Amino acid sequence: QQIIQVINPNTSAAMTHTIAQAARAVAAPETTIVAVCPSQGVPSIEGHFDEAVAAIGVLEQIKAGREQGVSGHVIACFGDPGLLAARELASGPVVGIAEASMHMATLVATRFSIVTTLPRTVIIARHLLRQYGFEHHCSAVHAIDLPVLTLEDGSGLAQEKVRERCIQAMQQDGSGAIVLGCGGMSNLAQTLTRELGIPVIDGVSAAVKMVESLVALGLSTSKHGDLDYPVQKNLSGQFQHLN
Ligand SMILES: NC(=O)NC1=NC(=O)NC1=O
Repeated sequence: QQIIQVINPNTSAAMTHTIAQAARAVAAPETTIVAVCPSQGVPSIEGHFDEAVAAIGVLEQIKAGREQGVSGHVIACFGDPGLLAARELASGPVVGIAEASMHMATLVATRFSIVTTLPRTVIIARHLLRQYGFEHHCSAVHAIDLPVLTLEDGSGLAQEKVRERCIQAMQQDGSGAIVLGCGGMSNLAQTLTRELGIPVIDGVSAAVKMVESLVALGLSTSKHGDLDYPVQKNLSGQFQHLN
Protein backbone atom coordinates (compact mmCIF):
# COMPACT_ATOMS: atom_id res chain seq x y z
CA GLN A 1 0.00 0.00 0.00
CA GLN A 2 1.18 3.53 -0.77
CA ILE A 3 -0.32 7.02 -0.62
CA ILE A 4 0.26 9.59 -3.35
CA GLN A 5 -0.68 13.16 -2.45
CA VAL A 6 -2.11 15.09 -5.42
CA ILE A 7 -2.04 18.84 -4.82
CA ASN A 8 -4.28 21.19 -6.75
CA PRO A 9 -2.38 24.45 -6.14
CA ASN A 10 -5.49 26.59 -6.69
CA THR A 11 -8.32 26.72 -4.15
CA SER A 12 -11.12 25.57 -6.52
CA ALA A 13 -12.83 22.57 -4.90
CA ALA A 14 -14.47 21.63 -8.21
CA MET A 15 -11.11 21.46 -9.99
CA THR A 16 -9.61 19.49 -7.11
CA HIS A 17 -12.42 16.96 -7.65
CA THR A 18 -11.76 16.79 -11.41
CA ILE A 19 -8.06 16.26 -10.75
CA ALA A 20 -8.71 13.62 -8.06
CA GLN A 21 -10.94 11.64 -10.44
CA ALA A 22 -8.27 11.63 -13.16
CA ALA A 23 -5.65 10.50 -10.65
CA ARG A 24 -7.84 7.71 -9.22
CA ALA A 25 -8.77 6.50 -12.73
CA VAL A 26 -5.16 5.41 -13.35
CA ALA A 27 -3.81 4.73 -9.85
CA ALA A 28 -2.65 1.18 -9.19
CA PRO A 29 -4.80 -0.93 -6.83
CA GLU A 30 -2.18 -0.56 -4.09
CA THR A 31 -2.13 3.23 -4.45
CA THR A 32 -4.38 5.52 -2.39
CA ILE A 33 -4.81 9.01 -3.87
CA VAL A 34 -5.15 11.86 -1.36
CA ALA A 35 -6.26 14.98 -3.24
CA VAL A 36 -5.78 18.34 -1.50
CA CYS A 37 -5.70 22.06 -2.23
CA PRO A 38 -4.42 25.01 -0.14
CA SER A 39 -6.80 26.36 2.54
CA GLN A 40 -6.02 29.86 1.25
CA GLY A 41 -4.59 31.33 -1.93
CA VAL A 42 -5.80 31.85 -5.50
CA PRO A 43 -8.97 30.34 -7.00
CA SER A 44 -7.14 29.79 -10.28
CA ILE A 45 -3.57 30.22 -11.51
CA GLU A 46 -3.29 32.35 -14.63
CA GLY A 47 0.07 34.09 -14.45
CA HIS A 48 3.36 34.63 -12.63
CA PHE A 49 1.74 36.45 -9.68
CA ASP A 50 -0.81 33.64 -9.14
CA GLU A 51 2.00 31.07 -9.25
CA ALA A 52 4.04 32.90 -6.61
CA VAL A 53 1.03 33.09 -4.28
CA ALA A 54 0.07 29.45 -4.94
CA ALA A 55 3.60 28.19 -4.25
CA ILE A 56 3.26 28.86 -0.49
CA GLY A 57 0.10 26.74 -0.39
CA VAL A 58 1.91 23.97 -2.29
CA LEU A 59 4.71 23.99 0.29
CA GLU A 60 2.19 23.82 3.16
CA GLN A 61 0.60 20.76 1.57
CA ILE A 62 3.97 19.12 0.85
CA LYS A 63 4.94 19.56 4.52
CA ALA A 64 1.62 18.09 5.67
CA GLY A 65 1.94 15.19 3.25
CA ARG A 66 5.46 14.41 4.39
CA GLU A 67 4.29 14.40 8.01
CA GLN A 68 1.46 12.02 7.06
CA GLY A 69 4.01 9.71 5.48
CA VAL A 70 2.83 9.88 1.84
CA SER A 71 5.03 8.04 -0.68
CA GLY A 72 5.17 10.91 -3.16
CA HIS A 73 3.54 14.09 -4.41
CA VAL A 74 2.01 15.49 -7.61
CA ILE A 75 1.76 19.24 -8.23
CA ALA A 76 -1.37 19.39 -10.40
CA CYS A 77 -1.11 22.80 -12.09
CA PHE A 78 0.42 23.23 -15.53
CA GLY A 79 2.89 25.82 -14.26
CA ASP A 80 4.41 23.26 -11.83
CA PRO A 81 4.37 26.06 -9.20
CA GLY A 82 6.89 25.67 -6.38
CA LEU A 83 8.29 22.44 -7.85
CA LEU A 84 11.94 22.80 -6.81
CA ALA A 85 11.05 24.30 -3.41
CA ALA A 86 8.66 21.38 -2.92
CA ARG A 87 11.47 18.94 -3.76
CA GLU A 88 13.67 20.53 -1.06
CA LEU A 89 10.88 20.10 1.50
CA ALA A 90 9.78 16.61 0.43
CA SER A 91 11.49 13.31 1.20
CA GLY A 92 9.55 11.39 -1.46
CA PRO A 93 9.43 12.17 -5.20
CA VAL A 94 7.59 15.31 -6.40
CA VAL A 95 6.38 15.45 -10.02
CA GLY A 96 4.67 18.38 -11.75
CA ILE A 97 1.97 17.73 -14.34
CA ALA A 98 3.67 19.87 -16.98
CA GLU A 99 6.99 18.02 -16.79
CA ALA A 100 5.21 14.65 -16.56
CA SER A 101 3.07 15.24 -19.66
CA MET A 102 6.04 16.62 -21.63
CA HIS A 103 8.19 13.61 -20.77
CA MET A 104 5.40 11.21 -21.76
CA ALA A 105 4.83 13.05 -25.05
CA THR A 106 8.50 12.68 -26.02
CA LEU A 107 8.20 8.91 -25.55
CA VAL A 108 5.37 8.55 -28.10
CA ALA A 109 6.10 11.30 -30.63
CA THR A 110 9.03 13.28 -32.03
CA ARG A 111 7.04 16.52 -31.74
CA PHE A 112 4.17 17.56 -29.50
CA SER A 113 1.86 20.56 -29.22
CA ILE A 114 0.42 22.04 -26.04
CA VAL A 115 -3.17 23.32 -25.67
CA THR A 116 -3.50 25.56 -22.62
CA THR A 117 -5.94 28.17 -21.27
CA LEU A 118 -5.22 31.92 -21.39
CA PRO A 119 -2.73 33.39 -23.90
CA ARG A 120 -0.69 34.72 -20.97
CA THR A 121 -0.11 31.19 -19.66
CA VAL A 122 1.50 30.31 -23.01
CA ILE A 123 4.67 32.08 -21.84
CA ILE A 124 4.70 29.97 -18.67
CA ALA A 125 4.55 26.79 -20.76
CA ARG A 126 7.40 28.15 -22.91
CA HIS A 127 9.51 28.89 -19.80
CA LEU A 128 8.98 25.29 -18.63
CA LEU A 129 9.86 23.85 -22.06
CA ARG A 130 13.18 25.69 -21.85
CA GLN A 131 13.75 24.81 -18.18
CA TYR A 132 13.07 21.09 -18.78
CA GLY A 133 14.95 20.96 -22.07
CA PHE A 134 11.96 20.15 -24.28
CA GLU A 135 11.92 23.30 -26.45
CA HIS A 136 12.99 21.45 -29.60
CA HIS A 137 10.32 18.76 -29.01
CA CYS A 138 7.42 21.22 -28.91
CA SER A 139 6.05 22.49 -32.22
CA ALA A 140 3.52 24.98 -30.84
CA VAL A 141 1.69 26.15 -27.74
CA HIS A 142 -1.99 27.09 -28.24
CA ALA A 143 -4.46 28.78 -25.89
CA ILE A 144 -8.25 28.29 -25.81
CA ASP A 145 -8.38 31.94 -24.66
CA LEU A 146 -10.77 31.19 -21.80
CA PRO A 147 -10.14 31.58 -18.05
CA VAL A 148 -9.16 28.44 -16.15
CA LEU A 149 -12.38 28.22 -14.13
CA THR A 150 -14.57 28.11 -17.27
CA LEU A 151 -13.43 24.46 -17.35
CA GLU A 152 -15.56 23.98 -14.21
CA ASP A 153 -18.62 26.09 -15.15
CA GLY A 154 -20.60 23.15 -16.52
CA SER A 155 -21.33 24.87 -19.85
CA GLY A 156 -19.04 22.60 -21.87
CA LEU A 157 -17.80 25.68 -23.77
CA ALA A 158 -14.18 25.34 -22.60
CA GLN A 159 -14.17 21.62 -23.33
CA GLU A 160 -15.40 22.30 -26.89
CA LYS A 161 -12.67 24.92 -27.38
CA VAL A 162 -10.04 22.42 -26.17
CA ARG A 163 -11.33 19.91 -28.71
CA GLU A 164 -11.23 22.49 -31.53
CA ARG A 165 -7.67 23.58 -30.64
CA CYS A 166 -6.50 19.97 -30.47
CA ILE A 167 -7.92 19.31 -33.96
CA GLN A 168 -6.20 22.47 -35.27
CA ALA A 169 -2.91 21.44 -33.64
CA MET A 170 -3.17 17.96 -35.15
CA GLN A 171 -3.81 19.41 -38.63
CA GLN A 172 -1.34 22.32 -38.58
CA ASP A 173 1.61 21.61 -36.27
CA GLY A 174 3.04 18.38 -37.58
CA SER A 175 2.88 17.08 -34.02
CA GLY A 176 2.41 13.41 -33.20
CA ALA A 177 0.99 14.08 -29.73
CA ILE A 178 -0.87 16.79 -27.86
CA VAL A 179 -0.35 17.81 -24.23
CA LEU A 180 -3.33 19.23 -22.30
CA GLY A 181 -2.01 22.33 -20.56
CA CYS A 182 -4.23 22.59 -17.49
CA GLY A 183 -5.10 20.41 -14.52
CA GLY A 184 -8.74 21.19 -15.22
CA MET A 185 -8.50 19.45 -18.60
CA SER A 186 -7.47 16.13 -17.01
CA ASN A 187 -10.82 14.44 -17.71
CA LEU A 188 -10.63 15.12 -21.48
CA ALA A 189 -7.56 13.12 -22.52
CA GLN A 190 -9.13 9.68 -23.03
CA THR A 191 -12.10 10.92 -25.07
CA LEU A 192 -9.94 13.18 -27.24
CA THR A 193 -7.35 10.44 -27.82
CA ARG A 194 -10.11 8.13 -29.05
CA GLU A 195 -11.89 10.73 -31.16
CA LEU A 196 -8.78 12.29 -32.75
CA GLY A 197 -6.71 9.12 -33.08
CA ILE A 198 -3.65 10.88 -31.63
CA PRO A 199 -2.11 10.60 -28.14
CA VAL A 200 -3.70 13.44 -26.12
CA ILE A 201 -1.81 13.46 -22.82
CA ASP A 202 -3.08 14.57 -19.42
CA GLY A 203 -0.39 15.54 -16.93
CA VAL A 204 -2.29 14.42 -13.80
CA SER A 205 -2.47 10.78 -14.84
CA ALA A 206 1.07 10.93 -16.29
CA ALA A 207 2.43 12.32 -13.03
CA VAL A 208 0.63 9.73 -10.88
CA LYS A 209 2.18 6.88 -12.90
CA MET A 210 5.61 8.53 -12.80
CA VAL A 211 5.46 8.87 -9.01
CA GLU A 212 4.37 5.21 -8.77
CA SER A 213 7.32 4.25 -10.98
CA LEU A 214 9.80 6.29 -8.94
CA VAL A 215 8.53 4.73 -5.70
CA ALA A 216 8.66 1.23 -7.24
CA LEU A 217 12.28 1.90 -8.30
CA GLY A 218 13.16 3.12 -4.81
CA LEU A 219 13.91 6.59 -6.20
CA SER A 220 13.08 9.63 -4.08
CA THR A 221 14.23 13.23 -4.26
CA SER A 222 18.01 13.39 -3.94
CA LYS A 223 19.12 15.10 -0.73
CA HIS A 224 22.66 15.34 -2.04
CA GLY A 225 23.13 18.95 -3.14
CA ASP A 226 20.59 21.64 -4.00
CA LEU A 227 17.44 19.64 -3.25
CA ASP A 228 18.53 18.88 0.32
CA TYR A 229 16.07 19.93 3.04
CA PRO A 230 15.90 23.75 3.43
CA VAL A 231 18.52 25.36 5.67
CA GLN A 232 17.01 25.52 9.17
CA LYS A 233 16.11 29.08 10.18
CA ASN A 234 13.39 30.84 12.09
CA LEU A 235 10.54 31.73 9.73
CA SER A 236 8.47 34.54 11.22
CA GLY A 237 4.86 35.71 11.22
CA GLN A 238 2.49 33.91 8.87
CA PHE A 239 5.31 31.59 7.72
CA GLN A 240 6.03 30.13 11.17
CA HIS A 241 3.98 27.01 10.37
CA LEU A 242 6.47 26.20 7.60
CA ASN A 243 9.28 25.75 10.15
N1 LIG B 1 -2.08 26.84 -17.73
C1 LIG B 1 -2.99 26.65 -16.78
O1 LIG B 1 -4.16 26.71 -17.01
N2 LIG B 1 -2.56 26.37 -15.51
C2 LIG B 1 -3.41 26.16 -14.46
N3 LIG B 1 -3.99 27.07 -13.70
C3 LIG B 1 -4.69 26.45 -12.71
O2 LIG B 1 -5.32 27.01 -11.83
N4 LIG B 1 -4.55 25.11 -12.86
C4 LIG B 1 -3.77 24.87 -13.95
O3 LIG B 1 -3.40 23.79 -14.39
